[in-house]
Amino acid sequence: MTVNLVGYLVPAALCSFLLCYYLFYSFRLSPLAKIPYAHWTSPFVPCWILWKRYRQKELNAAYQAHQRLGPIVRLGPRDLSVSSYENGIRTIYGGGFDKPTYFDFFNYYERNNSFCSLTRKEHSTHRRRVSVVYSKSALFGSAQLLSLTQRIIVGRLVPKLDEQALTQEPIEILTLTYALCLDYVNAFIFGYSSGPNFLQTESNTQLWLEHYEQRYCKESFWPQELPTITKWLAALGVDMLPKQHIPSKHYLERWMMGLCDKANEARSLADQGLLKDPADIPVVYHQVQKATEADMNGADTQTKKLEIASELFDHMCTQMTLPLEAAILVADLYLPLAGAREVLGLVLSYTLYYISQNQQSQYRLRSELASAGLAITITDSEPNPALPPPASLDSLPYLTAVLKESFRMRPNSTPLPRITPHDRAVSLAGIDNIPPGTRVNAFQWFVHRDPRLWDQPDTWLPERWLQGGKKGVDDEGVLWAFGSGPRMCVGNHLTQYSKHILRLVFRTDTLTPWCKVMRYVIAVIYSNYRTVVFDDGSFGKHPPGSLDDRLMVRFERLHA
Ligand code: HEM
Repeated sequence: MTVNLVGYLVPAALCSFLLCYYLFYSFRLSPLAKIPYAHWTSPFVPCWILWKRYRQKELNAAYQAHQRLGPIVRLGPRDLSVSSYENGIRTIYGGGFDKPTYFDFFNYYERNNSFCSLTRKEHSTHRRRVSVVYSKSALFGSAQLLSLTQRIIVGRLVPKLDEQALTQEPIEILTLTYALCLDYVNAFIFGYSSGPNFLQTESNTQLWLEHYEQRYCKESFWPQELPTITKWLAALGVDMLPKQHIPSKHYLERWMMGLCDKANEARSLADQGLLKDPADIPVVYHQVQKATEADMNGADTQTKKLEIASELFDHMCTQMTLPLEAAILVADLYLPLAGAREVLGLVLSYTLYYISQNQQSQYRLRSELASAGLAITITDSEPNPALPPPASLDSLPYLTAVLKESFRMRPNSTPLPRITPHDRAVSLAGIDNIPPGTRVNAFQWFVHRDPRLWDQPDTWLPERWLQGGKKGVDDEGVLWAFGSGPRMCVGNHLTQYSKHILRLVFRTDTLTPWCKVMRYVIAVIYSNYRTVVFDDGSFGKHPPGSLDDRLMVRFERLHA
């Protein structure tokens, strides 16, 4: 009997002691103990934040916690959220902290790429392979880029808008801009003729988007947040991802491999001097192929092929795959987001929508273009006018203000978690000694919608940029749309990790082809159309960018 009692009591006492010690450690002794916690359970179990993430409410939860508790909060035992830029975000992202396994989900063909490589060393290998094609001089001097911009915007987009204008029916512009941006980005990567043509084949766009939705489904929470448990469950025959996930993943991977094969043929033709149209040169494909061949000298052809395709999938898709818990504050409602969508198309769509809501803004854009001699008027007698050179549109202050304001409002906000360095403690948002291996995250929303920095933060007001942009709390710019540091969106200069990175982020709109395409799209549309929002009652009811989100706009032709 005594033996039995001891047999129970000793382990029970030991467990209680360990539990008490763990609680005491978590609340009092841990170097993270001084950080305010978002929920009373946060210091010792991650359940609260995992539940929020599972329900895609992390942004809401973290935002509210920051409102109550300040610029740094503890979401889980070793999981922090940071909202201040200067001594928080800049240190984390500018310092190139490594990524957690959360990003493994973004490998393709079981090969890593720039976005999903976790360590700084591996990332720089991938990134070196591509950065040269996205440099300022490469983009500005690119005959291929100008030619394909002309062909896609004037050759594909305008006829579609004209068709719509004739019927006077409104058009759903999210699907339109997804198609446009998929065509554009892929034409730059693979060459115009090797790229897709979603703009002229609407049913393909829908099918593609549905596969995309399945690939990046909300159940990706499991492999991203709980990879080990997910693997164990899979070993026991329980798959946490929906049935359609794998077929959709394969569909997209086959589709991407098809583009690579076509670009490879185009590259051979280019090598033989047989490719006449500069728009057909597969600029990015060619560079990545060359660099991968050089880096992976000893590897077999198939491995290299998959490595190249994974990197390019990443370019095509990182603009898409950032798992957007995007722009969720709609009329003070907090909505979950059902899936991950394409960020360039999303920003462009909402930009057009904002402009369409504001006739004064259209008038201003039109007069600015006309008085600078940059109106791109398309008429029956001049159906294919030459586009002005890329730099000319950058000089238009109101167009620039419209873009900045739209980037401020969207694409908030994707989780971009990082891990503090394994070899040292760091200081963040005024808290010293944050231990190695701590997960840290910031949302763009925190800096783009901070009411201390912006008047009417939830209102689209391009004019604010003509008056200096911010409230004047400090002289720091606060746009962080493309991230910062070595993992900043690939089109931005690696050298721009300076103290004033935020301001520089927005000088990058002159550098990236996607800001460029936005300028051209806006210039072409507002030189030729008046746009009016068509209210079908659905606006603001669905998470921005979800398959249910609909932005209806009517296009009216200004000239015959
Ligand atoms: C509105 C347009 C876009 C926005 C706002 C945007 C924003 C971002 C952000 C916030 C990141 C993550 C930075 C980080 O992890 O800290 C990123 C990474 C990336 N973006 Fe973009 N992006 C846009 C368009 C594109 C497009 C069109 C491409 C296609 C070439 C692209 C390619 C990439 C790549 C490859 C990365 C990963 C870079 C790396 O980890 O080294 N993005 N982008």
